[in-house]
Amino acid sequence: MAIISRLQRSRDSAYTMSSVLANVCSQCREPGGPDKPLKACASCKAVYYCGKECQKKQWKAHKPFCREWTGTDFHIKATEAILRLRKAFEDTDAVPVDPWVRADDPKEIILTSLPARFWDESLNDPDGVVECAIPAWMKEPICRQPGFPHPVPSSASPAHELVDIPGSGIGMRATRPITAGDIIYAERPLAILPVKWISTNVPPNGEFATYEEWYQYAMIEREELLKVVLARMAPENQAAYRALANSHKCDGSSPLSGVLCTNSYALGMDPWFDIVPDIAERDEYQTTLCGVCEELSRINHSCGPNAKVSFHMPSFSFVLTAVRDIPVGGEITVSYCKLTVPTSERQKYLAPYGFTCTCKACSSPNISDTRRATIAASRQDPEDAIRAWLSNKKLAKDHLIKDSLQMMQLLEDEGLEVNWRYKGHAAVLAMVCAATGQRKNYLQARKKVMALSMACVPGKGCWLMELLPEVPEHQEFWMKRLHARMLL
Ligand SMILES: C[S@@+](CC[C@H](N)C(=O)[O-])C[C@H]1O[C@@H](n2cnc3c(N)ncnc32)[C@H](O)[C@@H]1O
Repeated sequence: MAIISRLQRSRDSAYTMSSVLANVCSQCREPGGPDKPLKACASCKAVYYCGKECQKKQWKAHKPFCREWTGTDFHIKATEAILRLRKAFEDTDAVPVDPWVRADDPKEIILTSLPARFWDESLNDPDGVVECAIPAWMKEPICRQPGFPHPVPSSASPAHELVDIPGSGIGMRATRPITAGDIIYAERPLAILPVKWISTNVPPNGEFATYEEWYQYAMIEREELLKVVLARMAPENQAAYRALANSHKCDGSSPLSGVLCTNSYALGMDPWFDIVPDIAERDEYQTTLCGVCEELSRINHSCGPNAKVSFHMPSFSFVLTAVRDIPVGGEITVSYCKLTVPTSERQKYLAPYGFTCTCKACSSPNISDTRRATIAASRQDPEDAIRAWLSNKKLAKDHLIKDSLQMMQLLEDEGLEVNWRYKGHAAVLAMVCAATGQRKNYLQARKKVMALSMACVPGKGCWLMELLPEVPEHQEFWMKRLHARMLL
């Protein structure tokens, strides 16, 4: 795989909150929120609109659907798919407690507890059990990992607390100085589910159904699915799920879906590569998953986040890692949205979360937008850049160093150490040090790449580490441009 596409893949996971689809106006598709609550169709109560105008526009398409459903208990109607899952739950009397649905179709969603849950609770994994609604095929590669489940990684010493943060509800704060690359906290999620629920059933008005009606139908199914997933949880975990924030109270989302939309983290692709190396090419990989956590879901957003949440497959847990140093008492933040787009676009993405971001970047959009546009326009493949520099003696000796240091400074000014470009430039510096035989500087730059790459793939580091062996002499470009010595 080309390096740039690997870098971009890492970039995709730079924002960690999952964009689980929230409810939108059936006509204009704009999401609702506290300032603009959506209202259900008074007759069928199955679709939502932001106002009378949108409702009028859609009436012709909606009419047959509306007639069919008026007077029926639309919201609690369980569809076939959910009934199957519910039955599997009721039939359970096996030990361990795992209503394994023998799915004919590997893509079929099954309910399962990972690691396995036992009737005798004392046998359960001490780090907790995750209630999962996942495609059938995924269970085997997860459970076949050697030594599964590994213990949940832990911080060197307790590093966080949950506290009230004025203006943003509960949030997380550092209780000791934290260094970039440190694990702050890790946790098995309460539940893991598909980001999108694709309805397996046809809405009652079949071929006449609009996209929005299909969508609403799928949302109702998802709520039913969540009810079953919650019913399988230990009572304290159910209570923890229900206690989480819900920013989707006014948009027609059902309560459990609202909590999912507000609090879930995407698992992303990276954790799968070790256990299913060809996952990107596999037809079954159609379902992206997200998880909701008791503590990690309490972390607030910043457009210059100081931490990142990633999924660690061997322990089946989400791991929170610092991407820059955090002082005692500093709020720990992650990003809920793409960060290199302009402020107005970020605010639009954040609107369904029910707040207006007031971080440093959002407070001075003129300065920040220009810098972020420069960052977004830059693309650098570290290995290609080094090769070009090594093969072209006309390029100044400090050509790459200047460029990378400048870009890293820009990223630091914007609080974007979490961006894939930052570790890419740190890797360029490390490779220049190797090429010029600077052992100590190589190890220092490598340490920086390692810290950031651990935030992407906890415990192991991302693919960039393959370019930077621990022993400087083993680096591919070691001593290849000796006369550029001592530039750093
Ligand atoms: C995932 S929850 C975070 C925990 C939440 N603060 C709580 O009390 O449980 C997301 C919600 O937190 C609040 N929030 C997150 N980041 C915020 C920020 N930067 N400013 C204001 N509110 C924020 C919003 O209400 C949002 O819907």
